[in-house]
Amino acid sequence: MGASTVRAPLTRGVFSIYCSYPRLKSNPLYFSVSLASSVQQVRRAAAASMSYDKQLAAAKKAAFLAARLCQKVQKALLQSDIQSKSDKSPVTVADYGSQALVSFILEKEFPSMPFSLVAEEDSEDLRREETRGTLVRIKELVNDTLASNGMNDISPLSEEDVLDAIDRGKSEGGPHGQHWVLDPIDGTKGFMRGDQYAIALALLDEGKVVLGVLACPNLPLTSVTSYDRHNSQDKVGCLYFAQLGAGTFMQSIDGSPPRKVHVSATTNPEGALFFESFEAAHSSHDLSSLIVKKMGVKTPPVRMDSQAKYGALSRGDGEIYLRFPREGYREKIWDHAAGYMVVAEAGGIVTDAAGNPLNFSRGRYLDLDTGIIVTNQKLMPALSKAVVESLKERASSLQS
Ligand SMILES: Nc1ncnc2c1ncn2[C@@H]1O[C@H](COP(=O)(O)O)[C@@H](OP(=O)(O)O)[C@H]1O
Ligand SMILES: [Mg+2]
Ligand SMILES: [Mg+2]
Ligand SMILES: [Mg+2]
Repeated sequence: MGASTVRAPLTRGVFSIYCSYPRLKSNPLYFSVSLASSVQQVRRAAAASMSYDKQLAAAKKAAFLAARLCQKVQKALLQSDIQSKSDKSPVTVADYGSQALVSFILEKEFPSMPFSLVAEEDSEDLRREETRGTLVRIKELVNDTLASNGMNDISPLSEEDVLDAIDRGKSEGGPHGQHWVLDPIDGTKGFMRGDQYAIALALLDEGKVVLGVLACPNLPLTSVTSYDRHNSQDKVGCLYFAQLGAGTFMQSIDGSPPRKVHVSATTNPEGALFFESFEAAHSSHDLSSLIVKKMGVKTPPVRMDSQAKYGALSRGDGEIYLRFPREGYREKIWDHAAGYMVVAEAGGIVTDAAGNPLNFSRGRYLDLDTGIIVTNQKLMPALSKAVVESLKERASSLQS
């Protein structure tokens, strides 16, 4: 059986950001503070009872603007727009532009609050004389995006402003205080191919993810399984958002009213559909195949770039997402924080391969056991068992 891959045409359209989703009320939390309670416990409980409506509205605005910038670049991606980072991974003017824009907007929205951003890119390569042209292009992209989306009152950013905004993303995060977590383009390789990518933005409060926004400009609005790229009625461009205790919502990037989404309720693995990375170098396709075979999954994998996989799973397009990088690979928090929140608030479970919850409070890395597995409550026991057995089998075959 061959894997199916999700390719997507580019999207167009006028958008006005739709922030008036049904008011999300956090569960009132009653806690008694005994003298023995640690400060940390109290802070954590307070975080769970807080509303992050203002932060969510700002995050949606920032992710929307970044999505517009990325769409513009993807439509006319030039070879000169692509650079290679020191770890040989690709980065484009859109990755930098998106990070500058989100960082700039978030800091501007909360002028009186301490600003901390943990983000993927930094400006080191852009500060060299050879990349001056690239920096100018990024600055123009950022300023054009602001101006063409009703933000003409903002004075245009200079090159230094752009570099500074990018470098605001150098925070180490950690277990205390609030930190934004940003992947300005997750799935850069997909972005360059014209396939799936996501702008992924989350907020950590006392080490816990409390909100997540995922803009997926090429993700079909209906379902990845029913999408027909030749049918002009089938539109793409999804914006997911989730707040702790308030569920996950999805709207079109072009501004349709949000609807609440929920993970699939499927209990039978035979009919389950599973997602994995398009890039075999990012996740072992052989290991996923072994795992799902043990569970009795009959359908071929859907291979897709980026955290769009979390988005698709959160609305029930498929039931399982497996990620098994090569040994020694360290997962970064921005590759999962927003996606995790979107799935968790839609009723799904995200753990490492040993069944531990993901810990976003340790800094820029996740440092987890072996891999990441995602599914619904009902399928998790069977999936965990299949993962444990498959990892054992793989270890013994490597020894022999
Ligand atoms: N060898 C590797 N193993 C696992 N993940 C990797 C990897 N090399 C890069 N990645 C990460 O995989 C992400 C894309 O995930 P996916 O395969 O789901 O599309 C990349 O995000 P960026 O595109 O933001 O750099 C990058 O952080
Ligand atoms: Mg990258
Ligand atoms: Mg990424
Ligand atoms: Mg990225």
